[in-house]
Amino acid sequence: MVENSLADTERELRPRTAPQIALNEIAQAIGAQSSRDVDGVVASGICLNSRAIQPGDLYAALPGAKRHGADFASQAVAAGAVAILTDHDAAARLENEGSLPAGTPVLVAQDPRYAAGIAAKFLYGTTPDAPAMFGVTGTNGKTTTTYFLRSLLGAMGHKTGLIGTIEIVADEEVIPSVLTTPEATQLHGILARMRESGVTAAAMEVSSHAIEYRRIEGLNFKVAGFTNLTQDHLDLHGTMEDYFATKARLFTPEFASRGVVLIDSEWGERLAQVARDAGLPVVTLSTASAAGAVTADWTVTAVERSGLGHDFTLTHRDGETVRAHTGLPGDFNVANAALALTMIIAADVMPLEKLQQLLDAHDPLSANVPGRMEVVGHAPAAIVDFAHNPDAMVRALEAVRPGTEGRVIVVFGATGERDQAKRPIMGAIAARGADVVIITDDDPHDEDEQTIRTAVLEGTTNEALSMGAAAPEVFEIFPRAQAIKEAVRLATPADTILVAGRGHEVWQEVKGVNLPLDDRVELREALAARHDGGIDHTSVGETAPESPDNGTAE
Ligand SMILES: CC(=O)N[C@H]1[C@@H](OP(=O)(O)OP(=O)(O)OC[C@H]2O[C@@H](n3ccc(=O)[nH]c3=O)[C@H](O)[C@@H]2O)O[C@H](CO)[C@@H](O)[C@@H]1O[C@H](C)C(=O)N[C@@H](C)C(=O)N[C@H](CCC(=O)O)C(=O)O
Ligand SMILES: Nc1ncnc2c1ncn2[C@@H]1O[C@H](COP(=O)(O)OP(=O)(O)OP(=O)(O)O)[C@@H](O)[C@H]1O
Repeated sequence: MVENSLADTERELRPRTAPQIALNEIAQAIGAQSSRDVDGVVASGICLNSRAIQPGDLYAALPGAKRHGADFASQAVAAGAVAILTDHDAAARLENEGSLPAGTPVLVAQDPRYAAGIAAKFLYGTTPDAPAMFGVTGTNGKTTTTYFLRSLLGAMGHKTGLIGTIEIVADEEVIPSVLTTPEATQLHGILARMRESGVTAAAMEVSSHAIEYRRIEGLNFKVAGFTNLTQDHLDLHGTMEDYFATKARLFTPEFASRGVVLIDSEWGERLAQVARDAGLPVVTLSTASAAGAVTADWTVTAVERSGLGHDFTLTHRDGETVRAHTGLPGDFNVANAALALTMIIAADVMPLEKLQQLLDAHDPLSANVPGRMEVVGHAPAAIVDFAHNPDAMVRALEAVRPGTEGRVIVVFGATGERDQAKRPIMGAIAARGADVVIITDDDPHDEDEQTIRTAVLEGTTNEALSMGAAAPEVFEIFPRAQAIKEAVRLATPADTILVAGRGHEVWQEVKGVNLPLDDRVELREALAARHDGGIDHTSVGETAPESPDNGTAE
């Protein structure tokens, strides 16, 4: 079952017409040595997972954190791989073990992870401008900014592509997404598929995992954009310095032709400098809220609330201006919209006057972004957002406060296994930003749910203790669907419910099992039940959650 689905997924990330490339040409392109004569051997794809191999593939057997891909080389060959690409040690081991069918060619590269990306580039024929690539990195805002970019590119007349957390889109075709940034071998395949569909420009999220695991090898972005850097993924990077250094690798001429850096934070200022030092042309951007001593190339000015979103002006240091609007709630969406717009301006493909006409005519920066400040209901206002790290949590809570006459009720949890340090921090942020805090489960993965909730709860209760009368009410309620129901039950029409952390996600992973769970569906159903009259309007404080499973802590 799993084998099938992985192979099926892999097929969707390839061109419909497979290339036929001589293995010795690939070996030459990556500077690999071959264990035997490969004349006449042809590869039609490349894959780094034995379980996703398509017949005719070159299997890239990579050293991993848990296993070495060479352990699965014979499975890959059994599935149809025509050759193996790996490192010296693994190649020697395979030779000694004699586990491969006689005659299977093994290409040997010093760094097979790097070589796999370059081989994929060669095999699928990736070139820098077909499609023109706009890459976005940063802790938060990547998905939103890429949706804005795609919308802008579409308004400009491009056939567009999108690669990111929610989905991969090649013109009209939508392919489900597994990773935020797919593997290098898949990325080059996706770009080939986009070319088949006539896609001329694409927006792509670049996660820090992708940079660390060399998934962007062989790509060159027309423009790379940076949103921000705040605490997340320290399980992978160890320190913020390392996290920063990883992000900075995207902003070098190897991977980009130009960078647009939001310099609202010190990390942004540093990145602009580091990128320039690396020889990359950099355009800087700052939002009005953080206007300080630094003068950016473009500054966001005249920000005004407009419906749920904002109107704003982008002003160049030379005085040129562009007026824009985003319909998405939250100051941070002004930053995301301004970044997308500045990336288009930096690409230097359209006069500002023409761009202004497109902005006025199409409102491209109001594109719907699934699970990002997605408004699911009114009175009480009910919003689902993907905020799942400290900074995003602060921003999401700040975004809902101004429009809320009553109380802000937040429902959230923390993911299992990943960055554990952020749990109490997010708990404390919720205490400061909400009037009612409901702590529940996110994706526990293999970890004990209670342990995760306790860590979050500790942050909330400790913070609440120091807040005196301003302390929020705090509940621990699970499972998540029940927590959402309780939030709706507790809310008055003047309140806002923010369900944070899972956004567009439709599965909750509990100990290897994917349980169907969509916050938007749960919230809509709970609101519908309430509007049907099935709701108890008992005021907060007079009631405790009903489920016998649920604890309450204040
Ligand atoms: C932590 C992380 O990113 N790990 C990546 C890393 O895995 P690893 O080094 O542990 O690999 P391993 O399990 O030891 O296996 C070694 C090799 O054997 C291969 N293998 C393994 C088993 C098998 O049966 N057959 C087989 O061929 C694997 O494909 C791999 O190439 O290298 C693998 C490919 O070589 C990646 O697939 C894997 O990403 C996994 C799938 C993953 O879940 N990554 C997530 C955390 C991720 O990348 N997330 C970011 C977004 C993060 C965010 O913003 O929240 C993303 O871009 O999606
Ligand atoms: N520019 C921003 N600054 C801070 N927080 C933001 C910003 N943009 C969005 N957010 C918050 O972060 C959440 C995730 O936004 P988005 O999906 O656009 O970012 P992302 O970088 O793609 O996140 P991830 O990599 O975790 O998928 C949003 O739901 C919102 O709460």
